[in-house]
Amino acid sequence: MPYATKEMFYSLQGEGAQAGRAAVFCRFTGCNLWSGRDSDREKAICKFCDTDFVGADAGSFTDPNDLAAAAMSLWSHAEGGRPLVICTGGEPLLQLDEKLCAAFHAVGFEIAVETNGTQPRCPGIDWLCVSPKANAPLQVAEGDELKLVFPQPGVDPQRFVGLAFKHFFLQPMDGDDVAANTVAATEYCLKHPQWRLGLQLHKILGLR
Ligand SMILES: C[S@@+](CC[C@H](N)C(=O)[O-])C[C@H]1O[C@@H](n2cnc3c(N)ncnc32)[C@H](O)[C@@H]1O
Ligand SMILES: Nc1nc2[nH]cc(C(=O)O)c2c(=O)[nH]1
Ligand code: SF4
Ligand SMILES: [Mg+2]
Repeated sequence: MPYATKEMFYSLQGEGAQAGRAAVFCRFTGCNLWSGRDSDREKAICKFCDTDFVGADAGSFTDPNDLAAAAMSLWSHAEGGRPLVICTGGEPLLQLDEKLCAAFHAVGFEIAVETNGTQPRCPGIDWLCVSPKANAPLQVAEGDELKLVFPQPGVDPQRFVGLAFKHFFLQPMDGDDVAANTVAATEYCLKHPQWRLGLQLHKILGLR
């Protein structure tokens, strides 16, 4: 199966512990928790997604080296620093595999992944961000950061605090209630200092 990509772009990581760092984003098509169609949103397992991941608009790649080269071409104007590719989606772990990780490494990338935690990780990932979803079994219980969209009905953040992550972030759920959700996440972090508030910097700054 070729790797299907929705978009690739150069921006600043807007979320989590690496917020503010320049990176190439590689957004894979497709997700196991929502079809991506608005008409299916209410019956989806994950109902609050802020992303269009439908369609291989940035290409389908049979050879992982071609995908890695396309991603690196977006970094090529940058001077210094360590090249970072952030694999997201959709759900990147439906497609990212050891071969593609090897190809990213071969062109010089450090590899970060944003995942919903329902799929096993493949070897080669350098930074793993897991964002658990209500009603989806969490298969990946360790990583670099756990980033919980908050609030999610039926999800108590304390469920996750014993897991083996270096950072724990609450990210206010974007949408109609983002202002109230930001207040709620702020109050939660003030009461539970193990959690840090993470705002989506790219949305605040108008970046991609
Ligand atoms: C679009 S998802 C793609 C990666 C993966 N499927 C996942 O859910 O982690 C990227 C990040 O955006 C977060 N996210 C999605 N919709 C959001 C929303 N409405 N408000 C805040 N964060 C959101 C996800 O939880 C995840 O951390
Ligand atoms: N700038 C920027 N930072 C991001 N961090 C995670 C993103 C995602 O959609 O996974 C994202 C995104 O879409 N844009
Ligand atoms: S799991 Fe991630 S990509 Fe899939 S619908 Fe939820 S937020 Fe969107
Ligand atoms: Mg996004």
